Amino acid sequence: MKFGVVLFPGSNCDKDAEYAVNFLGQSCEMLWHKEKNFKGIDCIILPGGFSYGDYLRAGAIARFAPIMERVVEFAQKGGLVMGICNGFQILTEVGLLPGVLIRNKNLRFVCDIVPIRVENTEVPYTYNLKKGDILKLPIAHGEGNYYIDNKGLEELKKNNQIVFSYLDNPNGSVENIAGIVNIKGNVLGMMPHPERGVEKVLGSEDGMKILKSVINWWGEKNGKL
Ligand SMILES: NC(=O)CC[C@H](N)C(=O)O
Repeated sequence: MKFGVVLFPGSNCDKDAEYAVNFLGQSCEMLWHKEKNFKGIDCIILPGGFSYGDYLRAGAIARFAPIMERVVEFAQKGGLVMGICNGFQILTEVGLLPGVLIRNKNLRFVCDIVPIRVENTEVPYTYNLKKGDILKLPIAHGEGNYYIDNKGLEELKKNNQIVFSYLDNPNGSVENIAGIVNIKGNVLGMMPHPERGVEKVLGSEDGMKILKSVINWWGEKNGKL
């Protein structure tokens, strides 16, 4: 399986994503934000960081990067797109996911390893997991407070789009939301960092369960297991 990691000026988890993908035996291509095209990629990762310095609002400028037009097209055709932290912020800004990420409730940057619960196992990203499974993953963000209005929240619930929720809400997110998918389930946005939790020495191996899920789902679908 081939992953593509988009590199924006200010990204800082691109190498972690590449490392995690390679660690799981898969190939990875780095894609510069100015690229207008990419080929042969099975899953795009929009990594964490401070794209364009988080100016205006995190993700608000990155959504206009040349590569994003192609990422949107890829997602609309059913391609797998995973936005992690800043990547999640970019996905809401570009309209692939509903809602918005605003400043943490306490107005402070939070950096920790926190438990999250798996709420939906009908998407590629939780293929190997069970509903109610608890994963411990790193978080590191200043704008991780997921907001959506009541009508939007009802839609999310109705369509089973909430994939991960916090046990101890660290940022004020509505309904403890830590990660959601689009209606089709091919686009995931999550604030915690699975790519930074693939080895015990990093404080968590649980991120591996999410990345392995994608790889196993894709392998099964393409007859490569
Ligand atoms: N690791 C990240 O992607 C966090 C940075 C993010 N832009 C923030 O809200 O602070």
